[in-house]
Amino acid sequence: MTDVLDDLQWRGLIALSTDLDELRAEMAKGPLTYYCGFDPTAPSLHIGNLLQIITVRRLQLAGHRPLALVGGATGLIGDPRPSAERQLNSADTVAEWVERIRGQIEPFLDFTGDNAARMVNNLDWTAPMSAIDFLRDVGKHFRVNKMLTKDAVSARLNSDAGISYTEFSYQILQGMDFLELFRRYGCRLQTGGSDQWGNLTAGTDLIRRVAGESVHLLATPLLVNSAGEKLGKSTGGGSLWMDASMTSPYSLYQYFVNLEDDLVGGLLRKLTFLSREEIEALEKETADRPAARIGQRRLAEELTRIVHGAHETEQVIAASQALFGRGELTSLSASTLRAALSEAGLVRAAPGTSVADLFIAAGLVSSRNEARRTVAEGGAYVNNERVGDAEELVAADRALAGGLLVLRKGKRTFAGVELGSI
Ligand SMILES: N[C@@H](Cc1ccc(O)cc1)C(=O)O
Repeated sequence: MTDVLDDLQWRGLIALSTDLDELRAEMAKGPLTYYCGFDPTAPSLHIGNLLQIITVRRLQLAGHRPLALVGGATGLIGDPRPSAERQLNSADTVAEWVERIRGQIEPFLDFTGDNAARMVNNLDWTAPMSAIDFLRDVGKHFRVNKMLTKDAVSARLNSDAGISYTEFSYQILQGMDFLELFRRYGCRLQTGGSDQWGNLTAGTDLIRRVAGESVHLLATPLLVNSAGEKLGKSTGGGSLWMDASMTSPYSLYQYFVNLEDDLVGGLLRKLTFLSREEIEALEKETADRPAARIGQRRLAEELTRIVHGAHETEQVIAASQALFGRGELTSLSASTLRAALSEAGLVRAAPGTSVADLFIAAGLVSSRNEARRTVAEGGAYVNNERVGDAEELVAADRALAGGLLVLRKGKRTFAGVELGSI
C-alpha cells in the first residue's frame, strides 16, 4: 500500500504541516491517534467541512485512529473570522446543532475494530473548568504577544470593529482541546484547514510547554476557484450545505457539473475516494474533450453519492437528464422534481391556463407574440412534449408528481409551474 502522506500530498491536501518525516516515522510504528474539530456554527456542515471529514476518513482507511471533535464549547465562543465579530448563539441552539453535526460526521467513520473512531465534545472538559483554573493553569502558558500575531486576530486588530475578549480567547480553548486529547487518548496529530493554522499551533505549543512533547499538524488548503474566491458558494451566494433541506441534492450536483474545467482534477483528488489511475484518466478526458464534461459529471456524481447516498444520486441524475429532454419525467419523485424546478424558477398557475400564459408567467417569454413564435418554431415543450398550439389549455391531469409541470423553451431553458388554485 502507498504511504498515506504521499497520497495526501499527491491529492494536494497538505498546504502546511509540521515536520513530515517525523510524522511519517511515527505513523510507521502503528496506529496513530489524531483529531479534527468541527464547530456547530450552523445547523449543518458545508462542503469545506466535508473536505476535512474525507481527510479524516483517508487517514482512518490507512489504519490510524480518528477522534472527531464537535465543538460544544468552542461553538459557544466563536472562532474569530477576519471580517467581523460573530453573533453569539444560545446554548440551546448550539446544543441542538452539536447533535445534528455529530449525525453528519458519524456515517463517514468506522466505529469498530482496532482503529475505531470516537466522537468527542469539548464541552465535556471545558464546561467544568473554573475561570480561576483556566487563567492559572492554561492562560499562563500563552503569551499575548504571540496570540496577537495569529492571522484572524491580527486582521481584526487592524479593523475598526476590533475583536472581543471572547473571540480573542478562542485559540486557547482549541489549544486546550489538543492537550486534553493528548492526555486522554494519546492523540498526536491534529488536522484542519490552513485558515486554522493559528489555532492548530496553539495546541502543539501548549503540549510542548506542558508535556515536553512534539506532536504533529496537517493543514489542508482552502478550496478556491481560479479567481481565488472561496469555493462552495452556491449560485445564490450561500454555502453548499450537506443537509438536503438546506442545499438540495440537485443543487449540489448541478454546482459540480457546472464547475470550471481547471478545478475538476484538483477536486476529484481532494474530495473523492477514486484511485490515482481513475483520476488521471478523468483529468486527461477533461483536457482532451472539455465540452463532454466527463470529469465534472463524475465529480458531481461521486460527491452527491458521498453526501446523500446512491438512491438520491440516481434521482438527481435522472432529473438532470429528464429536464433537458433526455429521460422520463414521470419517473421522478415530487421532491426531486420540486428541488430541480425551484432552482430554475417555479411559479403557481391555475389548471386550464393556456400554454402562452404559462410561458409568460414562468418568465420563459416576455409576450404573447414571443410565445406564439416559439410554438410556431417548434421550440416550446410541456413535460418534454412539443406544443402545437399556443392557446392550448393545460388541464390538471397533465401534471407530474406534486402537481408540477416542466416548461421548456428550446434545448436548455426550462422553468416549473405548480398547478393549483391561486
Ligand atoms: N476552530 C475550528 C473547529 C475546532 C474546534 C475545536 C477544536 O479543538 C478543533 C477545531 C473551526 O472553526 O473550523
